[in-house]
Amino acid sequence: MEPGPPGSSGPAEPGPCLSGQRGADHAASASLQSAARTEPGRHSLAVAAVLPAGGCGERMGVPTPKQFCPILERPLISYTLQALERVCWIKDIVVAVTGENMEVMKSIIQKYQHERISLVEAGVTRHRSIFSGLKALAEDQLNSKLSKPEVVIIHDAVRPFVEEDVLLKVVTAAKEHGAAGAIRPLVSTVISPSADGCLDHSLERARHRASEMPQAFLFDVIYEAYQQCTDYDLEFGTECLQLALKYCRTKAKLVEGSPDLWKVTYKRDLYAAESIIKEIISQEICVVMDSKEDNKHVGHLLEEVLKSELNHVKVTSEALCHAGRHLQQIILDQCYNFVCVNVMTSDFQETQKLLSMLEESNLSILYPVVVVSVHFLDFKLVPPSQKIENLMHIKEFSKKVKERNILLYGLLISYPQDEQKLQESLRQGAIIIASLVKERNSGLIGQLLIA
Ligand SMILES: Nc1ccn([C@@H]2O[C@H](COP(=O)(O)OP(=O)(O)OP(=O)(O)O)[C@@H](O)[C@H]2O)c(=O)n1
Ligand SMILES: O=C(CO)[C@H](O)[C@H](O)COP(=O)(O)O
Repeated sequence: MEPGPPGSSGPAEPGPCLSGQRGADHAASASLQSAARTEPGRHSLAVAAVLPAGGCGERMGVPTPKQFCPILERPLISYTLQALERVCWIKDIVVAVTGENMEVMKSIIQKYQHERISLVEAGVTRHRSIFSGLKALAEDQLNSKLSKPEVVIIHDAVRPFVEEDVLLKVVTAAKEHGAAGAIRPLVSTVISPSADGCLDHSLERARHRASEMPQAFLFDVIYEAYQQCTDYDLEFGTECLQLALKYCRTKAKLVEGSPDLWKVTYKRDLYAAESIIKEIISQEICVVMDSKEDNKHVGHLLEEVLKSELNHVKVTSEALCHAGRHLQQIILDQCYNFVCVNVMTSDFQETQKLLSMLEESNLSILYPVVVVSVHFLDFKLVPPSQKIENLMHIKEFSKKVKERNILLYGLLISYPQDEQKLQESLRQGAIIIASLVKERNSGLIGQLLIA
């Protein structure tokens, strides 16, 4: 089999992958993509995915089903869809939702511009929801734009951090073995209680694994298994791999998954997911300045201090000139944090230019973009009170851009003549910027902070 074209293993649109490319198996990716290509005369491996999303999230203990709970104001399921649809070799994604939530789901698809999604009605149990998705993919469905895939991935809608490499591994293994699923080492030991509530026996932890998602199957295997299984299986079963074993004698290949594959189940899992997402989108900060010498000088000083204060963050700088071509590239490359440098001025001309560029791009559709409008003022020459009226305009700007998911904050940094004092205020400013970027607190937008 020929390898895929160079660079073809990069993420497809839209948006960055939350899970990134950590540890991606590029060789396998190239070979699967080659198999998945649909050039005439070439064998193509058709892969689809079914996402059960019809649960009510009882264990979460909130009225909204957990798949629709917001993380940074975007429903959890949208993150999972994004992780799957960026994998270009998955042709169709079938999502099972309850009739009650069908319209909500349609509006999520529209708002976040998800593609290749089909909706089916969920069942009263997870297995029934999955079966409903499989039926939609089976060939015998009338009026369906879907076609039967060779391999189908099954993935819970509430596991947003699924990486391309694990999808690839389960699909490749399913093609060979008929079924495959991701596993993780057990965190706790599994024990069996007896009827009187006492310990009957405990399992040897090292010999057992937790079954996670994604799983993948030859479509004919899993569809046959679901068609044959009993009402009891559909009502109480929790393991698709077991159905393939029981009804098709297909022994699933088990694939080691990453810790991020865990299922959002309890309220605390939403907080954990939010922290992971915030960390991923805070990896890069771009310092933007105009081409005036003074601005460039101060901008670069701030860039250096940010670099030394934030070891793990990539800090770059860019000018707002040349029709912003370089800056546009940075936006296209999905940098979600900008610091706009203004020296001895309280107007927002430069910041507004940057905001217009961001508004024109689609960058903030999926994640909130942070913009810190930094104003360097010599507080001895110009007391901040003199500039405050002008600076207060940030409130209106921030309100307006918040509608586009851009979080605008103001920061006054003291700009003394004394070099040592300047370094200290730059350091203070960098700490505030780091915290704004990390926290993405929408309650603080339009505020003027002072370093
Ligand atoms: N009738 C159901 C029940 C569950 N699911 C989906 O199966 C996945 C995993 O199930 P689980 O974590 O158990 O979700 P819930 O059933 O919603 O949660 P809980 O058990 O706490 O009620 C979720 O994406 C969930 O929406 C489904 O499609 N149809
Ligand atoms: O991990 C899984 C598969 O092996 C499933 O996500 C899990 O078993 C689903 O069960 P439930 O909906 O009861 O949590």
